[in-house]
Amino acid sequence: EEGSRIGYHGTERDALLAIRAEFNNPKFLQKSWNSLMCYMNNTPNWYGISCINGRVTGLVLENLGLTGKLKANALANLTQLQTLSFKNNSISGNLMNFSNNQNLKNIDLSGNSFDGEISPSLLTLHSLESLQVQNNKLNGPIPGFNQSTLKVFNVSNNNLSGEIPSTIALQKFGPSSYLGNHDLCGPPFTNTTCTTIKDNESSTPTPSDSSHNESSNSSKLSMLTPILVVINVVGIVVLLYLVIYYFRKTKKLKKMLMNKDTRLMEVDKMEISKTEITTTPTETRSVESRSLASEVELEKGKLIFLGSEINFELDDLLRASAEGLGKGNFGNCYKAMLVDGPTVVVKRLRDLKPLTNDEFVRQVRAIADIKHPNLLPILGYYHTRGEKLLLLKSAPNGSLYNRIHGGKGTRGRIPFRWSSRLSVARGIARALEHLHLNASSSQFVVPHGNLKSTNVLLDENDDVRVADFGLTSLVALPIATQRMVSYRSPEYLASKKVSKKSDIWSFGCLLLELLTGRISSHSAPPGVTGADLCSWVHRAVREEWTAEIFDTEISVQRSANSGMLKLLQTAISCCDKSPEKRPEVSELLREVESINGVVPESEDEDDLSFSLDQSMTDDSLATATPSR
Ligand SMILES: Nc1ncnc2c1ncn2[C@@H]1O[C@H](COP(=O)(O)OP(=O)(O)OP(=O)(O)O)[C@@H](O)[C@H]1O
Repeated sequence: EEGSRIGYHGTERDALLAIRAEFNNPKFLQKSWNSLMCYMNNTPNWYGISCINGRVTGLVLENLGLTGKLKANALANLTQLQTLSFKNNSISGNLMNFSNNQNLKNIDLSGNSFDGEISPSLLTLHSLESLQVQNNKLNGPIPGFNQSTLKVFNVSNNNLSGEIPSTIALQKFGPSSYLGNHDLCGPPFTNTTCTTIKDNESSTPTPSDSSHNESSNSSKLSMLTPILVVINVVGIVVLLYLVIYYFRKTKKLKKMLMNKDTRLMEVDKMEISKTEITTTPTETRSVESRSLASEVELEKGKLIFLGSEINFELDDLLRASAEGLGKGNFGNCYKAMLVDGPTVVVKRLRDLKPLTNDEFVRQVRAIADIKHPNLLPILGYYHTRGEKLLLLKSAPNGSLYNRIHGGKGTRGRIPFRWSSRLSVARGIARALEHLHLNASSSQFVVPHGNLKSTNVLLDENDDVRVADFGLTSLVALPIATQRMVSYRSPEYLASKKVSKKSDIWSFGCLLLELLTGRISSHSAPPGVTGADLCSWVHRAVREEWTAEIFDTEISVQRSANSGMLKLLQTAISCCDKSPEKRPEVSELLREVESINGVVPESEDEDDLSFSLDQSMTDDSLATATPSR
């Protein structure tokens, strides 16, 4: 009641403010958590908060660098909470008490410094679907979770100990949910048992602990011999099962990928190496060690998901209906629509560096760790020796290339107006800024190297999602130099060097494509001629035919012409032949953000959508000469 009247629930507001007060550095929240909390019942006004009917149902504060400890009863008054995430901060102290949060479905506290035990109050949450507490400092045993609702469970990389409870709910999860806890034992780690721990009630020996005195060791060894024999036999049976299972899966996947889009497949015949099916004993031996290598080995042939939002099995993917999206330079993309499930994009990679599976996984994870609202998330991956797939979020509104050029000259085309183009330019600049500044510590992702309109995707809200970042670290260099945009930059042609400034150059070309509506040679599909827009625009400006430069869909919006000219200047400065003269990304972003995107509605209504004056294959542009 209180909620519907004033737009929020007073006790809940106080609870959130109390949580904020526990953080040492809530500067960001101080700005955002002000005034009405759940305005008009539903609209969340506060960062990270979602509301239904004035009640808080979501509290999601991720990647904010928050530090501090939360009180055990911090969540006690948020009784309608369904989703809680403090992922990737530096919050410490014990976990909170969850017994009042009976509506909680998703909990993600991963990537913090929580210590102490996994709170038994979590056992009382009957709707719990996802619990992620990996990468913390939790200790003690894993409580006996047995909620049948549980679909995602990850406690890896903590200091947990003891036997993994043999509840039905927990046995569903594979080793990757538990890895990186040195004192955990029992299934699903087939090669470790809890025998040593049970035998040795006193201290806390590890399954592989070898620091006992020798006499007791030898007597135990004789006791253990029959057990070891049994384990060996079980191991061989499991191995055989895995080989058969693996063989079936690989064949199925091959069948699906060969059948779904025959047109694409004819061009790109896959060779799943038969050798990989006969897994050698040396490969399986590494299962014992808990290193990344063993984790990677266990992941082989399985779909591995990197976040909590989406999770399904290889079988589900194989059953999904698939549609070819196009043949890229580094593999083909398919849209897979899962039965009663999400739609994802599968990218089959080819022409990769000769990476071991280990290296591949390490690099993919590093790439996937780079997150930003304007970058396309990597949902997961799949690898065998012969096949490497990336699972990507699907961008329902397609690529920027299609938005600019698709349906040109037809009645069905929806004009792509100035304000939308400008917000796309902003989105790309923000993504680039994140890659260049925030992700620059990761050698795997910087520079982007392949910025072009087919790699700029639009999500369901038409927000920009830049894709393909980090591919540079996976693709073989000779292939990259032939096919990636950065390697066409003036500096690469002159001195065989690319840098972040090469991305700025690519961004300049991309802005020109956006402003002129002309096809750039960087993104022209086979059979379509594109232009070297940077060279073309220099000439166009020199010869003062500025008015002809802009796409007619925007040039008719006269009140915005000055903004267009400003963006054109920015684009030209990015295109400068010498990298040092090009702006840095932050300056670029400032410029793009300062341009006005507002246009009176009457101008948007002008019916100028049916213009045939720019054909899809303008040959005159290909030779970098103006078409007049
Ligand atoms: N997640 C996605 N959602 C929607 N469309 C996508 C997605 N990923 C790729 N596409 C589209 O699929 C097509 C093929 O993409 P792909 O990345 O393989 O090739 P490309 O972008 O043309 O070239 P390159 O391999 O050099 O990046 C492109 O038209 C791209 O816009």
